[in-house]
Formats: sequence, structure tokens, C-alpha cells
Amino acid sequence: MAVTDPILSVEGLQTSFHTDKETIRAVDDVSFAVEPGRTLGIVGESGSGKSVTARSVMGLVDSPGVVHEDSRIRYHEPAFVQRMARRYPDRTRTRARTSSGPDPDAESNESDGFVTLEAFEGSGTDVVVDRGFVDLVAAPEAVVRAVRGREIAMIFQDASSSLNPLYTVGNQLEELLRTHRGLRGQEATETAAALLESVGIPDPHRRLSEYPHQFSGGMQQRAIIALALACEPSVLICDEPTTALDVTIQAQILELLAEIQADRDVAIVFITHDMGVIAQTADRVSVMYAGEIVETAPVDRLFDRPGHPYTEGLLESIPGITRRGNRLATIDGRVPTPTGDATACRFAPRCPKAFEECHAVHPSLVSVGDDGDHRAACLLQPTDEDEAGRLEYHGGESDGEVGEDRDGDSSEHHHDEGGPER
Ligand SMILES: Nc1ncnc2c1ncn2[C@@H]1O[C@H](COP(=O)(O)OP(=O)(O)OP(=O)(O)O)[C@@H](O)[C@H]1O
Ligand code: NI
Repeated sequence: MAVTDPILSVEGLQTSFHTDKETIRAVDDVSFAVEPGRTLGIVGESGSGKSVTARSVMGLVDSPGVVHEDSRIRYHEPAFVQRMARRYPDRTRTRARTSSGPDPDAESNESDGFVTLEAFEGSGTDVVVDRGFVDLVAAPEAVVRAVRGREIAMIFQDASSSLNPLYTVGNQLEELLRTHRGLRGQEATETAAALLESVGIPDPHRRLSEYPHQFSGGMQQRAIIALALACEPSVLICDEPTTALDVTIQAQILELLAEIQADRDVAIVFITHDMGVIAQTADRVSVMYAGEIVETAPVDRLFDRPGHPYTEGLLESIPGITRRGNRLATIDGRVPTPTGDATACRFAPRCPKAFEECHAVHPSLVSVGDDGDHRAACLLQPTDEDEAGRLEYHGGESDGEVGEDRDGDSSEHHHDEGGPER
């Protein structure tokens, strides 16, 4: 597997909650990917859809939520893909691309496959997989269960629910090691102690026999991380893992996660509303607003040259004392609940830079500058030079004609300010 291949990729994820009154599009066409050893930050205010995105990946969306069947959630770990290809040969299909195997199309079964092989040798129950993926939306529940917690682990936003107050920390770790890794007795105890030690909990043997309430907040969070790591997952999703902790402990936990990542090459999806935390953790950032990703870029790039006014607002809120709050210091109002199709920019009602068009056109993600790795969904982003030049000719905000040639296809509309201002 090449270094740049993702271990987890999500494309066009849509998760809706259907109620009597309305359909809430909590996640509305979200795409992202994360590579081994890298951290993708997902940032946005309360209600932007971060947790529902994470729970969708885990196959844990609460009723009445539904992940749309056209969504793609792909897990690319070759050993797991190989296991599934051998277990479900009838539901395994092949894709030409870089295949080194025999005639790739010969064995294709396009109808209800959920395992896709891209580079492999042999076939059927002897197949050796170098590259491919399992589609978790199409996969049977048994496969999703095999992934959840073992291949992709999650630290939940509501940390208190992650530890059971009635059992010792040791019981909880050993139970996981028994059910998922088949470890028992002394071996399980030693492995549990080693796990506690690896997350920086001193005197691990004694702490195994203690109950969660005997741990401080920071030590509880370390124990929760130990539980998440017990099955040696390839991907760790952290949903606001430090929000409840004070600043010093928060910094220690972030450092711990970085060490774990360096040791284990685990891919991390780090969810937070705090741009300061993003700066410390992420390699790449996706900014979410009302169910959509409105900007995505490598972290330095996003901080240097934000391409979306919402990102600018989040960045301006960093030095404030709103760290634990979910409201932005610099932008009034709050995230709307997305119901129905997006027919306009969902941020426009709060946007200091919104113009008429923003209330009528739904912006799609376009490159910021000529960097294909940096994309923003904002009409302020010109999409190519000609167009930018033409719009410049039309002048600035005072130009009454600006709206007139913009009533057609939304994806081709731009505004003239030549990129973000700060
Ligand atoms: N069980 C549910 N039923 C109906 N709507 C829900 C449900 N769970 C989440 N939602 C809606 O989905 C949207 C996204 O919620 P989500 O919890 O993902 O936000 P978030 O970005 O994680 O916010 P926070 O920072 O507060 O955790 C919200 O509008 C919320 O009301
Ligand atoms: Ni959340």
C-alpha cells in the first residue's frame, strides 16, 4: 500500500433523521479521507454534523437516522479486505486499475458486492490482497460489527458513558481483550496493565483494580483511550476528547494521542469545535457547517489563507475565551438545522460577506487559488482566471448588475472579490 493511500475514505455521505414533521439532513454530501499515521481534523460549531458523521462511519446512527444507501464509507486495510474477500467470495468484485492479478474482470460480481479488490493475486478463498476496500454502507451488519471497535475505534463525545462505573477499569479492559482478542487470565491482565502504562497511567497493576470514580478526569480519559486501543485499531475517531478537561490536562492528552499515533501509525479523525486544538493536532482540516464541508485544506494552508468566511470566523474565535462554548465570538447566531435540499449557502444568513446571490445559489467546493488540495464552497472563490477577470470588470459590491447573469446553473457562479479578505 502506498503511503498516500487512505485507510478510510468517505464519499458523498448523507445521513438524515426522518421525523413526522421534517427531514433533518444532519450530514449532507460529506467526503473526506485519512491516511495511516495522519490526522484529519473536522471542525465546526455545535450542530454542524460532526458527531453524526463519526457515528455514521461507526454504523451507530441512532434511530430515526438513516445513512443514505448511495453514501460510500470505505475501509482500505489490506489484511481486513483480504479476510472479507475470502469469507465472502460471492460478494467480492474486482476493479482493473493497478491489478496484478489474473484477468480482473473475469470474477466480477457487480450486483451486490461490498468487497472490491484493486491489486491482488489468486482468487476465491486463496486470494492475497495488496490493495482494495470494504464498503461499510453495503456490507452486512456482521462485517460492520467486525470493523467497529476493532478496526475503527471511537472515543465518544460523552466520555462518561465510555466507562462503566460498576466495574473496575481492569474488568473492562480484560473483557474487551477476551471478546476481541481471545486473551484470558494472566495474559489478559498483563496486556491490560501494559495498555494502561502505554497511555501514561502510573502504577498500572494497582489501577486495574480501581473503579472509574477513583480516577481523575485526565486519568479517566487516558483509560478511555486505552480501551479504544485495546484492539489495535487502524483508525481512531476522537469526538471532542478533551472538551471536558482543563487546559493543562487537555495538552497532555493531545500529546499522548500524538505519541500513540507515532508508535502505531494509526490514522486519527479528530473532531472538535476548537481551531486551537486543530492547530495542535491536525495535518489536514475539513470545516463543517450545517451538514456540509465548506472548506478543506492542509492545516497550515487553512490557517494562512482561509477560503471561506466561516473558517475566518472560526479562526478569529481562537484567542477568545469561548474555548468551551459552542458559540462564535465573532459571528452572531447559530448553526441552522438543515432541512430539505440546500438551495442557497447555509452560512449566508450569518455571513458578513454575503451578497444577494449567496441566498439563491448553493455553492459547491471549488479550488482556492490553483491549489487543488485546498477547496472551499463559497461564491467568493473565482473558479478560473477568465471568469475572475470578467467578474472583476463588473466591479465591486456597488455593481447593480452582479446578480443579473447568475440565475442559471449554480456551480458556475462566482463573485468578483478575488479571494478571501481578512
Ligand atoms: N437522534 C437525532 N434525531 C434528530 N436529529 C438529530 C439526532 N442526532 C443529531 N441530530 C441533528 O443532527 C445535527 C447534527 O448534530 P451533531 O450531533 O452531529 O452535531 P455536532 O457537530 O456533533 O455538534 P456538537 O459540537 O454539539 O457535538 C443537529 O441538527 C442535530 O439536531
Ligand atoms: Ni458532536
